[in-house]
Amino acid sequence: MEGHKPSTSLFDVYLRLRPSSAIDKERFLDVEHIERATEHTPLPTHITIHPPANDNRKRAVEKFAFTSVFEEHVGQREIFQSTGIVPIVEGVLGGQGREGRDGLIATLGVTGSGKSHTILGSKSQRGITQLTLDVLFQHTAPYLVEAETRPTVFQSICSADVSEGQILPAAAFLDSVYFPGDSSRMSRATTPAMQDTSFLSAPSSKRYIPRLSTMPHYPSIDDVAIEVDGSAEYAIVVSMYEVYNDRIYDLLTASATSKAPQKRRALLFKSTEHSPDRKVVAGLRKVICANLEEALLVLETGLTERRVAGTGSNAVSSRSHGFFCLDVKKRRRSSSHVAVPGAWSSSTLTIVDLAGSERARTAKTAGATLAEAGKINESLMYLGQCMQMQSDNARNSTMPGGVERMVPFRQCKLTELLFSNSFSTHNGAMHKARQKSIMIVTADPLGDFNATSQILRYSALAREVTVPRIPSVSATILATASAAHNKPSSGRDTPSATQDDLDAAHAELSRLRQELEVAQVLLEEETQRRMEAETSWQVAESRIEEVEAEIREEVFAEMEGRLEMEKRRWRAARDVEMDAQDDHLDRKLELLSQQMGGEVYEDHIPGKENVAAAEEGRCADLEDENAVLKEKLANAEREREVMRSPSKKMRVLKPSRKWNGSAGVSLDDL
Ligand SMILES: Nc1ncnc2c1ncn2[C@@H]1O[C@H](COP(=O)(O)OP(=O)(O)OP(=O)(O)O)[C@@H](O)[C@H]1O
Repeated sequence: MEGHKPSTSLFDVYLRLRPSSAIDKERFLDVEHIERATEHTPLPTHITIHPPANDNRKRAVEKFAFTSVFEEHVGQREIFQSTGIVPIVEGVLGGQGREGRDGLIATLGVTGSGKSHTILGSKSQRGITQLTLDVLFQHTAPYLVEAETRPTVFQSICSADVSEGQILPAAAFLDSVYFPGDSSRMSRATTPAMQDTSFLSAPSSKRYIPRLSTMPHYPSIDDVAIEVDGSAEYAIVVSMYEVYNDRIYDLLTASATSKAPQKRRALLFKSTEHSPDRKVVAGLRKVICANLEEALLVLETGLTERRVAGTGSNAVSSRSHGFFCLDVKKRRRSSSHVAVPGAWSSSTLTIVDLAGSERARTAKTAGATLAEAGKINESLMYLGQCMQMQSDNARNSTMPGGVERMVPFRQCKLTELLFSNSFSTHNGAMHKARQKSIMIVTADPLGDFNATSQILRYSALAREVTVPRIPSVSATILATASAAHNKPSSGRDTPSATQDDLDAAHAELSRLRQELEVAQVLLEEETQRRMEAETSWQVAESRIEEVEAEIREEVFAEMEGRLEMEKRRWRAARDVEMDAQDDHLDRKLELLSQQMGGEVYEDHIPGKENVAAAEEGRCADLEDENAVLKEKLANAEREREVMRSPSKKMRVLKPSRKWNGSAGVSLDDL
């Protein structure tokens, strides 16, 4: 089996075995112990897994290589010291006069295999995160800037940050979470962590600030030494986010501070104006921590926001991939030779606690938790493809003519976040080294064989497949051989020659048989891989459809918005136009009325008095006209009345005629 070459891989991959709680289960994983451990390889590097005894799929025995293997008895401190975390922390701090280098530490494994235990520890033991913070603050303490009490330093850190984030001092952050609305606390010079338990149990607090005294202090790493650039000054900035259902959410935002569930805003992983060559999670809330206590409180605060749920496999199962980021800001300090400090540079140490892969049947999940599991498994499948590709590439690079293939890390948020900075970038004269990454694979040797073997297959740096010894096969081979042996000889061969031929045939037959079985196993695996690829293709297609639908909706909504805006603009323009027309008309009418009613002289522009006089004249004319019209109307009325009544008609026709007859009666008397 070929040895692994950690330096050419994007990740160094370690395997950590957890002490199993299952006593009635069969162990399927064995560690190959090194007979003569040397200084360079003090730890085992290979393991073998064999299928369970009742396995009827005739699966192969598989052997895997890792950078190192840690057995069940290995504790947190040894993991911290032997997985290359110390050099990663030193890299992030940067050597004398040099910029730091990004680092990434992640855990991967089946649910319940000990990922969170490794990264975050337990009630009694600290995890890698706390140990890293401890070692970092212990060694940088003399070189940390006092950002909280020096506004210009604080401002310079904020303006040098490329992630469009919101930076705030730890005291302000903790106050906003645990004492919202209490303005008196904002003026405190000391931080909550520095105050005693009276602060921690303040009665006005709605959310209780975590008690530092209840946090574990074991194991101690006081004797671990790291190199720090003494010519520089540092600031340590903490941020936390989670990838939940393929979206990035800040774990230190305002939703953490309020009781009411707020709709969380997903953040983007993108290149920013000040970081064109590297993608960053934009818009995160970041907290400047002055000491270990502050950083631990921020960590605990972020963890309370993270999605966890009880499943059949783990009582406190992570339902999201959690990212804890430590930005180490560094600049040259001012001295007697150089009056002004240098510009801030920044490198990030990211510690990732991945959610575990799980089988729905084992985990007994349902509803939203089952949907989450689907998303978790999908992102882990993509991660598996990337891990496998990177170890294939590392192997190929050692062979003549070996081709390196592109690691498909843009398939989902998780792989983008883990792999994007694994390649060196150039920005003009600036060259940013690729991040140094380690992956700690966790496994339970008495756990789920299928799920564990799948993870080992894609995470291991090298793999070898052998066929298990199957009694029935050996029996068949032996039966065939003895049948041939009992056949009558042709007479040409001597008995010993026949025996040799038979032995050779026997050996060849068993070799061919083994080759065939290995080929069958590999074929089965290839088929499995093809099915996985097909599934991921289908997932990608449905994702494309989803994205397309989302884009359509967005475009439609934007079009509607614009249309509405255009309508409003058009209406406003029309109103203005109509007002202008009305004004114009009014002015015309005014002029007309002035011309009609007043004495307008060509050489005289009428003033106010002239207009009034003209108005009066016009009124008089109108009154005259009115009187004439009234007269006419009265006449017309009279005529109409006469036409209607014959007697009146008579009177109208002969108003002055009287009856002069003998009766002496006038018509008026009738
Ligand atoms: N090395 C170990 N030593 C002691 N206890 C361990 C170890 N590894 C895991 N455990 C215990 O096993 C339980 C499950 O572990 P943990 O929560 O770390 O699993 P996980 O892989 O993070 O699971 P999930 O993916 O569901 O979040 C915990 O109670 C943890 O304390």
